[in-house]
Amino acid sequence: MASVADKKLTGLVAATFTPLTPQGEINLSEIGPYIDYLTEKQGVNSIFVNGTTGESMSLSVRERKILAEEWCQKVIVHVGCMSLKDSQELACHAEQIGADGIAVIAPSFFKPSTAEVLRAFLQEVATVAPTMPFYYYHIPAVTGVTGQSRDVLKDIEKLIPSFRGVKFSGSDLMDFGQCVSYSQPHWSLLYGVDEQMLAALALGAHGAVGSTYNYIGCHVNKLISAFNNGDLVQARKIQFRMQELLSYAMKLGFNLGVNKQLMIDVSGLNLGPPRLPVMPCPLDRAQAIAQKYLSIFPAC
Ligand SMILES: CC(=O)N[C@H](C=O)[C@@H](O)[C@H](O)[C@H](O)CO
Ligand SMILES: CC(=O)C(=O)O
Repeated sequence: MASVADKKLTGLVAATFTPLTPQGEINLSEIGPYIDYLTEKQGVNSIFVNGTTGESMSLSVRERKILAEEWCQKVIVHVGCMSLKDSQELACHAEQIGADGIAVIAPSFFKPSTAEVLRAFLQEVATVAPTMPFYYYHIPAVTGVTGQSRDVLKDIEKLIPSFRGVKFSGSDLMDFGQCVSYSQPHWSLLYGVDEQMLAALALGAHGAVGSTYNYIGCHVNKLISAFNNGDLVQARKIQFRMQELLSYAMKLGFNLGVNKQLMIDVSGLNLGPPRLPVMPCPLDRAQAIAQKYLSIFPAC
């Protein structure tokens, strides 16, 4: 059996949308072209599948397995569910199909009352797939589990030897900084609020996982290169353009349906509608945001 891969995860990771047919069924035939698009056009290093952007909580466990198998070339599979049993089933499955790693979000219907309880939940998932590099997925605004991520990390490798990092989708940069300063050399601290990733790079992020890397990955790679070369003026320019696009979209109303539609408009991929309770994007809003995108981000 393979051991936990020691290849450290860095750079841009696109959190993928889930292609659906117009009737709302998963559409596997679009996954091959989607992977080609991300590698060839956006230069993303890896993908994070069945996450928030992929509407994981609206998919059945069976659908999540079928999608994971199809995506499984170079991926982290998000396996978090409300039920520990479902998470364990998906973690075993990810290991069997040869994923590169798994991530787990905090359950949010019944919420863990303390960092210790959350660690115990994560441990129960990790132990059924001990060869999978394991990432804790912190996204407090969505889960309502708002405790500090740094507290979750305390002595975590004693419970989860396969622990390899955090996907940190919170805006509390002090907590993120404390995670970085506590992190071990083989961990990856991946930032997930795309509109302020430069701040996270300054604090030592090793990479970033996000939805917008689906359609501005090639620009954000330039931001990272500029940062690595010490050219903060250029890095800020790109970050400010991302902020301009997102603040425009947020004023009109930005949600996953709108985000998915923007990806469809930019890439030409046939990703279909979101699934209820996420609503499809109204046509006029989609047009306005796509136009804004084109005015801010010329082809890379
Ligand atoms: C709440 C949410 O979906 N967060 C994503 C990652 O975790 C981000 O990639 C955002 O979609 C992005 O930063 C735009 O706000
Ligand atoms: C955005 C992100 O990382 C997710 O879809 O889970």
